[in-house]
Amino acid sequence: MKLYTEPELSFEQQNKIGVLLVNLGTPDAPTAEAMKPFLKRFLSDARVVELPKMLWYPILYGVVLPLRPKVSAANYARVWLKEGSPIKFFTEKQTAGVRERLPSSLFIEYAMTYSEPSIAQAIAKLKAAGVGRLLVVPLFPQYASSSSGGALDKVFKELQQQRNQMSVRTVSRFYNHEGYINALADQIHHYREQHGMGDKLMFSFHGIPLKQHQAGDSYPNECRATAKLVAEKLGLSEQDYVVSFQSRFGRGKWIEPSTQTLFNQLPRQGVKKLDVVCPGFVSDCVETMEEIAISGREEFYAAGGEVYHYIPCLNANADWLDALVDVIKENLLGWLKYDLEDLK
Ligand SMILES: C=CC1=C(C)c2cc3[nH]c(cc4nc(cc5[nH]c(cc1n2)c(C)c5CCC(=O)O)C(CCC(=O)O)=C4C)c(C)c3C=C
Ligand SMILES: [Fe+2]
Ligand SMILES: [Fe+2]
Repeated sequence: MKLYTEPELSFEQQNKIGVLLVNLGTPDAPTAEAMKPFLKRFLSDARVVELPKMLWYPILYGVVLPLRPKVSAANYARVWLKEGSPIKFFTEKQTAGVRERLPSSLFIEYAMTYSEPSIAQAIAKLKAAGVGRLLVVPLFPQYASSSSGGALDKVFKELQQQRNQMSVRTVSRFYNHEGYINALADQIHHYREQHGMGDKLMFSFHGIPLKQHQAGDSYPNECRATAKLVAEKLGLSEQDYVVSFQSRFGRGKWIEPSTQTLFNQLPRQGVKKLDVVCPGFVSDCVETMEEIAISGREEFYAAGGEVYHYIPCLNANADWLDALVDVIKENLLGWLKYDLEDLK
């Protein structure tokens, strides 16, 4: 791997701090043509699909890439905003909110693991601004080797090529951070105050392949821990809520219970009114807006459900942005010239 040519690092630059927020990525348009390169990048990552390349590539190039872009594009088209992809729209708002809350001496950027602005582009921008210390915050509260791990790999790949390597800190997880839990609990509470309360609250998280969990990925435990903390904050008992996993991909087994299976089972078990929240996504995206808010509702009603409420993600919620800033400040301790109080 060739090292980058860079300007010499000044003493002042060694201490300049940058913060990089990272989310998964998204196509540039809700079309099959735009879906294809995004899916190709995403699904070629060995952290996402762990099958040997000899086995996986014929399936990826022979079946998935010829067929899936059209189906996925239709899902994206149902939720596309006039400003563009929802996940990008909300990540930009979050970046602006974090910038507003922190002194201008800190450089804040965002990047997407599998689309633009890429991690390489964002780090190049921070480097050009003279940043020598980098804090990376993947916007995945619960660590999964596929999501957070995939993002951090891309950061380290840049480091491998830097001549003057930045000092780097990473935030692997914040699933139990008090500010995040409180923001979620308040979001749910206010929604239910305005729209009424269902018989059950479903916490639906993105799933992962069962094999990844069996190989040591503790993601589902962190998801359940988040749900338990939020439920406690809301004063819910164990019967009042359920944790499930959505967005299954491929033929292998995924962690259970599946959100889609529960949409079918719950009405038969007497749950006619369901509230659904997706705390593993800090931004609404196709997986929440289409799969849960639209298709999920249809599935629940088809199975005999009567009232269905989708509670939006934290998006640009002010309490959540305060919490995110707390996560950042806590992880900058020791790097800051002044202590936390001076930054408020
Ligand atoms: C919240 C964390 C996420 C984990 C963990 C995750 C794992 C994972 N995902 C796939 C396959 C797909 N995911 C897709 C979209 C998508 N996934 C996440 C988050 C996690 N994925 C988000 C935020 C999004 C939405 C992006 C957007 O543009 O709105 C897609 C693409 C859409 C589709 O075709 O259905 C696929 C495919 C796997 C295989 C996996 C774990 C191994
Ligand atoms: Fe995904
Ligand atoms: Fe999906």
